[in-house]
Amino acid sequence: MSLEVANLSLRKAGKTILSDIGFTAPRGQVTGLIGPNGAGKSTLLAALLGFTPSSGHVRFEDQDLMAMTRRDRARLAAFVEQSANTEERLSVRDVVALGRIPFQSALASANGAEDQAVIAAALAETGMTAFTARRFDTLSGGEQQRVHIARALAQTPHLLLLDEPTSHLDISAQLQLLALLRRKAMAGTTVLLALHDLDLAARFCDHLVVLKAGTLAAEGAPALVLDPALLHHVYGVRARLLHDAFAGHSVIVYDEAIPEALPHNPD
Ligand SMILES: Nc1ncnc2c1ncn2[C@@H]1O[C@H](COP(=O)(O)OP(=O)(O)OP(=O)(O)O)[C@@H](O)[C@H]1O
Repeated sequence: MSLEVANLSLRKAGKTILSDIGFTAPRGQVTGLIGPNGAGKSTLLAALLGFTPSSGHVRFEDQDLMAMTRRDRARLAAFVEQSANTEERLSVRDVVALGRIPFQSALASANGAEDQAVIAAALAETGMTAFTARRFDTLSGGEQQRVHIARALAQTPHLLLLDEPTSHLDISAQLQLLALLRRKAMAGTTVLLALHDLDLAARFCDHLVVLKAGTLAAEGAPALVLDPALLHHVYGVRARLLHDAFAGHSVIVYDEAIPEALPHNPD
């Protein structure tokens, strides 16, 4: 089943942050959530899982996600936040093991054979096996980001939400992560991720949802959505999506910088 969002609106501090958002993230596909800074991407991801009160409907696998208990929802959906807080003194293995909590009884720890196998697989898939025994707070930003992704994978989610999961990753790690998410989608996981990099969005996403100032600006296949008029309307840039025959995929070409929009340096 797809993730179906309808009429989702949200206010914070007396201000409308999201207004009547509706879209579908198709099952087994990678859907990219794009839009400028402040468009509402992080707010929307948190609202989908009921972390922030909102009005509207969010359905997945025939269930109302916002009405589910936290534990039931965590058995179905995992969320990699932009900057997650994690107990500083935990080992990498223990952070990833947090992903098994929704599947445990009150007293059991994540030491069953299945838990062990799932945790080991999540560490391997994110390239973090060698860091298993390291303390989480000694890791670099990119390493910590990969551990958070491993923790989400350890939840074996049917729905995987990620908020800018590539923000701390080097280019190789970005490509590996997007390829991993594609494999997860092909295996049946519904993936929805907020992204700033439109090249990655064009190349790896099956479907795009575009937000502008808390409203839905467009939804559809990257080749249809990323057209010059939309890119200008949403981002205020002149850009085109070109097919690069050498690379074998599409790339965004920006026709001009916008110097007047850059900070002025008096020197
Ligand atoms: N508690 C709050 N009170 C008032 N405004 C808020 C609050 N939280 C978020 N906002 C505003 O809501 C808007 C959407 O924020 P959000 O973080 O969802 O955007 P985003 O698309 O994820 O941005 P970015 O790309 O910069 O991460 C922003 O204008 C932000 O300032």
